[in-house]
Amino acid sequence: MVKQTIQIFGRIKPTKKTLAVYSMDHQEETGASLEFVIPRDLVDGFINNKRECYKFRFQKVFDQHVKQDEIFEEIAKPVAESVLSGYNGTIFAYGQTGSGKTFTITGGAERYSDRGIIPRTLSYLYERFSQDSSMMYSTHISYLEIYNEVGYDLLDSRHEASRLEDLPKVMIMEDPEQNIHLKNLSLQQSANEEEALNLLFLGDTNRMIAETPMNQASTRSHCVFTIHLCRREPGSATLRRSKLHLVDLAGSDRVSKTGLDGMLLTEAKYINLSLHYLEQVIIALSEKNRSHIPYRNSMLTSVLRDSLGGNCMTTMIATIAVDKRNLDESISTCRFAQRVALIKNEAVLNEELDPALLIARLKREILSLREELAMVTGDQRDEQLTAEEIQRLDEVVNVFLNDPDPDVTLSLGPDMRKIQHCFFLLKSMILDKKRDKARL
Ligand SMILES: Nc1ncnc2c1ncn2[C@@H]1O[C@H](COP(=O)(O)OP(=O)(O)OP(=O)(O)O)[C@@H](O)[C@H]1O
Repeated sequence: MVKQTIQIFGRIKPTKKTLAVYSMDHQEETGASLEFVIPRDLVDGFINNKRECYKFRFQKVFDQHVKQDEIFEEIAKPVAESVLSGYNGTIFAYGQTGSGKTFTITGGAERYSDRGIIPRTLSYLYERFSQDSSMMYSTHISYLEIYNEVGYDLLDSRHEASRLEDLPKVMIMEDPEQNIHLKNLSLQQSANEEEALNLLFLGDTNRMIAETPMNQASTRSHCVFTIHLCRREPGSATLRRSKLHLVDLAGSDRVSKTGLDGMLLTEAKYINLSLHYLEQVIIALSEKNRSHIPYRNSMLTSVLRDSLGGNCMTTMIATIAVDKRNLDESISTCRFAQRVALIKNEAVLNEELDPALLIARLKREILSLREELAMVTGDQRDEQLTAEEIQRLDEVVNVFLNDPDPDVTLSLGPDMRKIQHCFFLLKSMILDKKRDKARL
């Protein structure tokens, strides 16, 4: 078991504005820090009585110039490595609308080098499979969208043809061991990188896109791309199953700021509500001695239950826009990250036995034990008792029952078939006697 607190990273979105309101520091012992300094004249038209300096700690903060390959190397690769070893992993991006969550998790469409964590992780995993001929790997993909508290399968083949509401809804089922199962969420096998990327593309095409005044192509839903991995040594009955959730959360903006109405306001309320429940879970987890964690309040927290305070190695990326107008949202994102950093997870190696291989192995074992037993007893006991053997046993049982000596024994040798036959005879005799008695 690996006990680990959730790792938190910050990523600053590039901005054209030159006014620097933040500074970064990195020290070996304490990790990185991100500081916002708000000069008094920054709050236009008002006297700024608020604090001027806000400092937050992260594992590492990536400044504006940092490219996608470095983000993958530093954040996603270690998680992918532990997933390869059989641990569950989650990487989730949290931040306000337009701060770069989708860019970080999925990537930008303009340049190949803008590929985000999902395509790079897929590429890395398939490369690792091909390098390791001592193991057999199989991969399945699922892609869940949570929109207004309802789950949809982004890989459902009917998605493009139907309206969102017409699609089967993904339901949460809980088994007696309180494990979560998602009904109606398809698991698609992907034999190679190309197939996996096609699934990602299909899912992204199906994502619910709506426009808000803040972002021309804002994603108003939570998306969970999951890579399900199964690893086995050829011939071994032991397999390791692990899951990697790559999560792009909806924008964390406060409703009042976004200036929305109608349907978009309903969406924003749902987003706020589910992020509020996420925060509630995170607060509960970071408090000592809290026994009840309110995972069941929302679909997002139910789906991410293992990732938050459970069997998972979890990493959060706080995406931060440092423009002047976004400062309060950035500070609230960093505050959220500080709470997340307190959560302790316990990741266990997900090892299990393949039932089909186990049965085959047990059958082989039974056969060899039978052969061993036959060698010891000198008897072959595979076949049924012969008619002669049965007749002989009937005689032996009769002699035994009719012998007046109370200490007489029935000697049958170590053959279970003969012992069972004698018990069967005795039982039918007793039943006959009972029936005769009842008739009298
Ligand atoms: N690090 C970055 N480098 C270059 N461009 C970026 C970066 N981060 C974000 N962008 C650009 O900023 C815009 C908004 O980013 P993105 O769509 O990823 O935001 P988001 O946080 O996912 O928003 P939403 O909450 O609406 O989903 C996009 O055009 C994206 O390409």
